[in-house]
Amino acid sequence: MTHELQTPVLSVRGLTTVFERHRERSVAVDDVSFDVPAGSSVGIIGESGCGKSTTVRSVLGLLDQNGRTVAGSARFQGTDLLKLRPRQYREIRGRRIGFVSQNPFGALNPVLRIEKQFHNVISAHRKTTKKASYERAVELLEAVGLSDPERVARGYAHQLSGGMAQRVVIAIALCLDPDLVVADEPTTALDATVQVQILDLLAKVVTGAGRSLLIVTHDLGVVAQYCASVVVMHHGRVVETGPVDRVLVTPDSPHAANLLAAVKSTALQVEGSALGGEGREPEGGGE
Ligand SMILES: Nc1ncnc2c1ncn2[C@@H]1O[C@H](COP(=O)(O)OP(=O)(O)OP(=O)(O)O)[C@@H](O)[C@H]1O
Repeated sequence: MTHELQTPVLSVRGLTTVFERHRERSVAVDDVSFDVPAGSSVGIIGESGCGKSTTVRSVLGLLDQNGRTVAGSARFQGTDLLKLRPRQYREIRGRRIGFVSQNPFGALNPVLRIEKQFHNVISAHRKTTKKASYERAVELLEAVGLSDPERVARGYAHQLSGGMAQRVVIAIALCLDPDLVVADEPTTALDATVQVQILDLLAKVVTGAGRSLLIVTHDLGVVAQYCASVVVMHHGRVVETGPVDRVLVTPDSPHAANLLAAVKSTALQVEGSALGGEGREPEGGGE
């Protein structure tokens, strides 16, 4: 499959974001451009502090008050997200773009039942009833591999393990059937074995279901296994983009080559695990 022939679901051009603190200004994201093709998965990779999270937070309108995007565009299905007012942003985020963050317990409200959190997200975007939201919650909690979805729906976040909580966050991100899911280091806070299950799940319910996935990671193994193409960042800039099976075999940039050299010792199996155009078809996973 040739990515260039597909219309991107997200097209970022010249994105430039600065942080200003105590009158000091630093450029965190500098002239960043990349595409997320429809139905495909793209990884953003680079060392800590290179601007990965700031890139996706800029695109999603989730910067804190110190951050400001000063140039560029982020066209999502034809709409430049960077030109939206906050209310219009909220319309698209949640409904057409799902977001999965690093820390599931930070994303879930500790004092609301899980079913109520589904209801709040769904009712913010469309007419629904508590019963319909509950049924949607149970359906999705089952789809993300939770074995007792009714009990989870009626419970609270503190009753969940980290992996279960991230499954709930993924289910909530999917509840309005978005076309794009953005995941920012979605497994950093989880145990190693649960990390694989969550990544397999994301690949299955996002790219496996025809949606697009943009995933931020510092782990080249994640890119090799779950992404079709990769954006390599260094000091706020994109230093290389391309299909995973090309970048991981013959990187053009010294930064991509360095990342590759660092994981060579872990016997990265590029062949057979790097995705083609559509993404790897993963196994489902229980907890
Ligand atoms: N809220 C903020 N206020 C000020 N500076 C920030 C803020 N968030 C990020 N930065 C700065 O922007 C730069 C990019 O940070 P960012 O978190 O995007 O990097 P990252 O590649 O996602 O790193 P990591 O992998 O460690 O999460 C860094 O220099 C960081 O210190």
